[in-house]
Amino acid sequence: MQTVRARGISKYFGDVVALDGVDLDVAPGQIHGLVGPNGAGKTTLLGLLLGLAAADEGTLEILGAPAPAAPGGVAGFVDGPGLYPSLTARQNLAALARLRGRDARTAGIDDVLGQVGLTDVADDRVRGFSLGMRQRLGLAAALLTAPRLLVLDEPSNGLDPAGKKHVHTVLHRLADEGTTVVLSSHRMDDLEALCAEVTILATGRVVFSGPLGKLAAESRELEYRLRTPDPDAARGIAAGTPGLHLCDDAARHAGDALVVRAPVPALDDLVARLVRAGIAVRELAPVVSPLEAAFLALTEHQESSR
Ligand SMILES: Nc1ncnc2c1ncn2[C@@H]1O[C@H](COP(=O)(O)OP(=O)(O)OP(=O)(O)O)[C@@H](O)[C@H]1O
Repeated sequence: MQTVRARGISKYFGDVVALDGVDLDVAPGQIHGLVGPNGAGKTTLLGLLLGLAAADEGTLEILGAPAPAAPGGVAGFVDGPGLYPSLTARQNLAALARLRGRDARTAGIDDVLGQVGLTDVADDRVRGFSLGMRQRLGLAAALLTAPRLLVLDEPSNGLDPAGKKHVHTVLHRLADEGTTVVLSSHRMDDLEALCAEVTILATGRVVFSGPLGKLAAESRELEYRLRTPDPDAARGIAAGTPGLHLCDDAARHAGDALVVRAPVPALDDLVARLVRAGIAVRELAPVVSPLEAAFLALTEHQESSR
């Protein structure tokens, strides 16, 4: 049984088609990323998983039953966690526990505060919290219910590198223990660090869904930045290398760098030619990561056909 199984989900806001026939499968214990340009429908889809709204068309099953899921099965937040600014972190969690009919003294508040690294500020008012601290408190609030499906909208938003690492560790541990996580992110490095599979949305449609490795393989020709001590000679050699395109507009190279677009064999050929000519290669790296390139290629196509 999949934790999430969506088939042909559509959601409209007046004339706006926020989701357009979306299929989604998320296996138990998987961390699944939703990615896409602004307005792609990520938050809308997460809201459906959380039961904040219902789809206009299609079927959505969560934890094996038609959405909305039974209380307690799913937790998380979209558009930032809802918190009381005048209460402390601990009081916020206690209020939430009481709202859910639980005894605040036994609800595991200290434990979840520790998990997200907020123990030291547990008795500070949320009003003074940074965005990253609020995000972590939102995660703590979701963890209080020990959900089987955790839904998070941009959980890394506002987190410093240490905070991000902390949250990543928490999410990996939860997944190892069997919790399914569906999260949105704009950051490919986050998705690479966290997710086994991603779904890319563009203008409400799924343009890719599957393992990250498969996504990287979808990008064919990448642009690479080449740094050498002799850029003029390197440019001449690049211009004479078959299958390689020199992206030589002034805006794209600076100092000793030039940008080329090539399949990997042509790139190998270029390096061999440079070495034969006695030109050192200081750096040869994709201008954007293979994942980002695949993402851009997939979503730009969708945007331009809008
Ligand atoms: N409550 C609403 N009323 C009207 N339109 C809405 C509403 N919620 C979302 N939309 C529209 O639906 C589309 C999808 O929005 P959504 O917020 O789901 O995208 P997103 O991928 O989360 O974007 P972002 O990356 O900017 O957060 C957008 O065109 C948005 O303007």
